[in-house]
Amino acid sequence: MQSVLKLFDFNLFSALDVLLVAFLLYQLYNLIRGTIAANIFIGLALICLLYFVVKALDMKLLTTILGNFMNVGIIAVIVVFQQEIRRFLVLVGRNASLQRNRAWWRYFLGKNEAEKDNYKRIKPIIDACKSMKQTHTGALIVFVKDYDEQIYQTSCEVVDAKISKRLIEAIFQKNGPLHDGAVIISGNKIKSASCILPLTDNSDLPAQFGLRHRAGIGVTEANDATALIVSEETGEISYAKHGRVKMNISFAELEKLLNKDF
Ligand SMILES: Nc1ncnc2c1ncn2[C@@H]1O[C@H](COP(=O)(O)OP(=O)(O)OP(=O)(O)O)[C@@H](O)[C@H]1O
Repeated sequence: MQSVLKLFDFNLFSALDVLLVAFLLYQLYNLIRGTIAANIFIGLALICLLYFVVKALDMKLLTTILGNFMNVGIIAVIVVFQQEIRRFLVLVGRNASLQRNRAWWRYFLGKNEAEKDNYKRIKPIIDACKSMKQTHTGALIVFVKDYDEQIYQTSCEVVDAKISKRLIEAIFQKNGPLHDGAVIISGNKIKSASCILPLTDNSDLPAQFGLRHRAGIGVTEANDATALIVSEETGEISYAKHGRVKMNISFAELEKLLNKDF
């Protein structure tokens, strides 16, 4: 009974504490929404909630069982969510870095200057997509802010070249030796080509999505990356981020998305 009363021993800092925890949980949920990890997260959250309820109600047996589970739970959480934790830490680190934070550049340079600068990088990619859409050339382009050689170089051909429309078209040309797999772009460079990416195991995707789309979605689930997919079958352009995909997007929309994410 005493612990029930303690629950109501509430002050301003307790409210702030609850609000901050809710905010953190919301951010975490946003990071993993639409991925398999979301279901695990909901399951763990329910077990935590149950633990606090049975503890407050002084139900000893259940408290002990769930308490033991919670003691090893933190290790389980680190193992299960290692990709998400990694992504979260990269996100925090990147946002703390003034040099890489475009919002700061926009503040100092003015929004228009920064956007004009970014448009120079994006234009060749959009132009290449326009022509690949017309010729029904399948393509998968992944954008990463922090290129992690350990992840991408093992299965890829290193390119390390300036972004250009003709180079992108040449890579994805059907008979070319590098057309299979994904191109990785980071900063101002095409870093690598012909990369084998992890496939998503999301079972709610449209039936027409084959390996190219599944690889494009998969890479955004496991890494801080976005992916652009040109369908060989239909010429349609899709865009994946955080494991979710927008289908059949227009070039104006693609420009907006790349401007925001790349
Ligand atoms: N794990 C992978 N990582 C990167 N690319 C892959 C991977 N698996 C397959 N691909 C690419 O996808 C191509 C096969 O695409 P598939 O036809 O299965 O995809 P799709 O999603 O139906 O796309 P499309 O509409 O272009 O046919 C392969 O030729 C290869 O280039």
